[in-house]
Amino acid sequence: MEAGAGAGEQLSLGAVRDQLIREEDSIVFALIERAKRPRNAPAYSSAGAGAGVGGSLAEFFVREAEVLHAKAGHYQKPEDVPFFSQDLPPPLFPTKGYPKVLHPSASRVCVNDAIWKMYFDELLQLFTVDGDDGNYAETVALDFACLQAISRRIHCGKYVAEVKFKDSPQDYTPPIHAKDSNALMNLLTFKAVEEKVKKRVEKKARIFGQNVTLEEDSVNQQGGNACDSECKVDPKVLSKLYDLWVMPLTKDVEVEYLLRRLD
Ligand SMILES: O=C(O)C(=O)C[C@]1(C(=O)O)C=C[C@@H](O)C=C1
Repeated sequence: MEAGAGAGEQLSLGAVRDQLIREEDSIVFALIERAKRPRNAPAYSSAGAGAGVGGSLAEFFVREAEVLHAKAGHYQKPEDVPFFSQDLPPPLFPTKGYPKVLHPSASRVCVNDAIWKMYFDELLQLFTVDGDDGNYAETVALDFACLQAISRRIHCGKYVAEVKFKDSPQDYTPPIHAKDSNALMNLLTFKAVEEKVKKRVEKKARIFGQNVTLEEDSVNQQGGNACDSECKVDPKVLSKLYDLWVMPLTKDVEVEYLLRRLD
């Protein structure tokens, strides 16, 4: 969480939501970047893996990239969660500590397996065109950026849950003691907020993904909407991503965090 949102003692729902809004930009841009390349299916198959490499190029790349990131000091914050956490090395450079505003069990909350499955089994097919241009290394680097951005946003749910608990401990304590996940899910759900989030990410995809030209009569740069078929990523894919996966998984993170909040 950035300074000002989660850094101070007064973590507020408004500040955490502002951070979630900022994370949307990272997700939209990461998808736009990945959409430059076609699907490139061989990057996801273990069939062509070199000697000593068990999985696909995508898995190899993420594992190796996370080792480098960990050495550089990444994964110290509760929202930065690696996909392959086993045996990650410690940072080789000094890292600046972050304010401990969450319950210590926050570090055990992780939904990256579900994010991994969703990304490769469902999402990729929705925003990349069928094809193979051979740029596999670049492709998996772009996948890694998408995965990181999505994971970070979803694990910010730990802060959302902490604020909600602090704001109304009297509402959250009974279902936490009763381990009632459904009651917690109902308490933390705001349908009206979810509708706005979906509309906003769709609009961001429409604005960030349009082609910018210098032609005077360009409708798009005068505030009009780019035609969705001309956008680099179909804006509807963004609202679907949030509706079906990002917000539900954020809420799963919130519930998992709350269930441990009084341990
Ligand atoms: O803003 C909140 O209150 C959240 O919990 C975050 C979020 C989301 O993922 O965007 C999730 C659940 C709510 O129903 C609304 C939005």
